[in-house]
Amino acid sequence: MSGPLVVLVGPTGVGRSTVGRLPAERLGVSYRDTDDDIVAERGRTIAEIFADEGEAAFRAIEARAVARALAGHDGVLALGGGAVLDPRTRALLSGRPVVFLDADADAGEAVRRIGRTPGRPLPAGDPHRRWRAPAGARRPLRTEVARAVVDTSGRSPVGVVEAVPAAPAPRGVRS
Ligand SMILES: Nc1ncnc2c1ncn2[C@@H]1O[C@H](COP(=O)(O)OP(=O)(O)OP(=O)(O)O)[C@@H](O)[C@H]1O
Ligand SMILES: O=C(O)C1=C[C@@H](O)[C@@H](O)[C@H](O)C1
Ligand SMILES: [Mg+2]
Repeated sequence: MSGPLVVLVGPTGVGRSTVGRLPAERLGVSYRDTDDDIVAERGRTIAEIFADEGEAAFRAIEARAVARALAGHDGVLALGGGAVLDPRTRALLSGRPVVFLDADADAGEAVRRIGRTPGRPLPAGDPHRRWRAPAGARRPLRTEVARAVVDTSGRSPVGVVEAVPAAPAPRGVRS
């Protein structure tokens, strides 16, 4: 199957953009992020789309953006944090080299990371409600689509890249 060399999924703030750009540079392929595609396509920020059209509309836009990127990109692809919520997206990810970047369950590290980069529509406010709950609820969906799971806690971005298997292992194998 042609398509992205690696597809990164994970909760917001886990480091998909930071981590994804490193192998893209090293392998000389391009990095693509469906959140960026959506912003470019709509000419508005994700926060504006959420505020003006609502989450359901955003998810429909996102599902189309993911399908286009899977069909048209052969480098490193990062998906938005909620992309796995869509069952059509999960079906499209079947057979793809999906890597789930996970973070500590107590949300501490990822929430600290998010705090360093403001401007995200999710999560804002209480870290438990806005990060930990969706991260926990979405974990089974991410595990379902992933061929490899890498725990980013306590790892530098380079350390995370090094923990990603060269050819992502069969489903369920953890680093
Ligand atoms: N392994 C890491 N260790 C420490 N800090 C990290 C790590 N990975 C990323 N960061 C930092 O955490 C913040 C969030 O990273 P990044 O923007 O890559 O996350 P993301 O998953 O792409 O989030 P978003 O939901 O906004 O797309 C950034 O400030 C980044 O520099
Ligand atoms: O976790 C989420 O639901 C989101 C994560 C981001 O990547 C964006 O796609 C958007 O802010 C929604
Ligand atoms: Mg990102």
